Amino acid sequence: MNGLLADASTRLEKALKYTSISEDASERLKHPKSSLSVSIPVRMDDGSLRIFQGYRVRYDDTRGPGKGGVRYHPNVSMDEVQSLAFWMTFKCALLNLPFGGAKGGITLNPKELSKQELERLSRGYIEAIADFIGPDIDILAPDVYTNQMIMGWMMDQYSIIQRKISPGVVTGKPLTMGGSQGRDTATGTGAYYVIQTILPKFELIPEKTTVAVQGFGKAGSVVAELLAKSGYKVVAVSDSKGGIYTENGLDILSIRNYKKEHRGITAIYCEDTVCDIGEHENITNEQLLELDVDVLIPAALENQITAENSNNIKAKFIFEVANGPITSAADSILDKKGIYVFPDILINAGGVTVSYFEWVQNRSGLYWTRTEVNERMKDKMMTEAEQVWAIAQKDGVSMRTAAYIHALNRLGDALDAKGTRDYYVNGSPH
Ligand SMILES: NC(=O)C1=CN([C@@H]2O[C@H](COP(=O)(O)OP(=O)(O)OC[C@H]3O[C@@H](n4cnc5c(N)ncnc54)[C@H](OP(=O)(O)O)[C@@H]3O)[C@@H](O)[C@H]2O)C=CC1
Ligand SMILES: O=C(O)CCC(=O)C(=O)O
Repeated sequence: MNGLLADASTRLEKALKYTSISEDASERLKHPKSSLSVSIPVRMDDGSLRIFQGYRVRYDDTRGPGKGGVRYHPNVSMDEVQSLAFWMTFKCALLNLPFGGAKGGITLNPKELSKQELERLSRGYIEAIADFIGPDIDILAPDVYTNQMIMGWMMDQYSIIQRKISPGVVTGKPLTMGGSQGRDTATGTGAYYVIQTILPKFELIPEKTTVAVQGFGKAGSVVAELLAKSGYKVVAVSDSKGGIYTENGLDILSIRNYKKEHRGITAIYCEDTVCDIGEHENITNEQLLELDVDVLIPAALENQITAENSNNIKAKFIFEVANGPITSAADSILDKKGIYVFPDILINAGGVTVSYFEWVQNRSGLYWTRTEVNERMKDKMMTEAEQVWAIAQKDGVSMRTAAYIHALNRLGDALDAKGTRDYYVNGSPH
């Protein structure tokens, strides 16, 4: 095995040494359960037919139906989707959600498609994977470059195929289609709750703490805004086109509003003189990662901090809001430099936690307020963060290894409780 999944699996190997889970269970966790690859024909607005490549992977469903987002991005590949499904498996176990791990994706740049083309593509994706998903089988959600609108189309298409309204097959839907209050901001808010639990342990005072955030989407923009509101000095943010920096701290709310209107943040200082963001300079994404800040928050894509640039990282704390932003080789270098890394499967788990709440609300038909949702999510995130912290202290391991140990113990128990299912291996069920 090589590639992203192989790299992700090295974390599993490391943590396995600290658990007593059976060999059978650990072997099962090293392989994705099922991986589907589909071709999606889409009629484009100019009349031509284009075939897109899509994927859905259910990595493990021992603890419940598969759960995980769908990504639309040019770099989507089977290896990436399998890795993302692997992380979902450990994330759901870590948060003690009754779900396994899954993920999906389509290889494309969605910014190049019209709204109508995107809708045909999203509905076509569901046509192609309909037999593979379901409210009790595998439940979808948003990820990079997908949103509420796309989740709504997907839920509607699945309902058409099933000939019954099936809100529980997708989370992150519009509120009018059974979405949950708070799902739109859940990932950034959950990360904020954990950061607020961790940083006081190091006696960091918000007003004296500088923060840089890479990625200014559904997750990054929310955590940046919440930290800024609490007094942290968010000195740099970026999107796919580059970043902006000021040592005095940015006005995150204005930047969010600006991005909504202009779809980018880097034009602020070069083209728009009306916008009152204050003085700041242009930086690249590479420069942002290497800024001399207290806290670095990668909130875009995987493989951003690697063996090549990790020696240049100056932040003291890294909170992984993105999935897989640090390679395993970089982990060791950062560790030697004394940089504390707080792992993706804990930090960004607010999203799937509120997705679980959405699924519960869809099944019960009783809907909660935003405050109820956020309070329940906060409680879950803080409880598990404290447990991971305690394991890290007890076993003298990194927070990443501690998070995997915690998740592995739950996964191992569930796998062992199901038994060996030897009849598969021996051929005939009796
Ligand atoms: N949404 C969710 O609920 C969850 C998301 N995550 C993870 O968080 C990360 C971000 O997801 P999300 O916020 O939903 O995605 P979005 O699509 O909402 O936002 C992605 C952001 O990343 C920026 N970006 C894209 N490519 C690059 C790049 N090469 N360098 C720097 N910035 C880049 C985009 O820029 P631009 O705006 O210019 O395109 C955009 O600001 C992903 O790793 C995702 O898997 C994890 C858990 C849940
Ligand atoms: O909300 C969900 O179900 C999954 C979100 C997701 O894809 C992730 O946590 O990476």
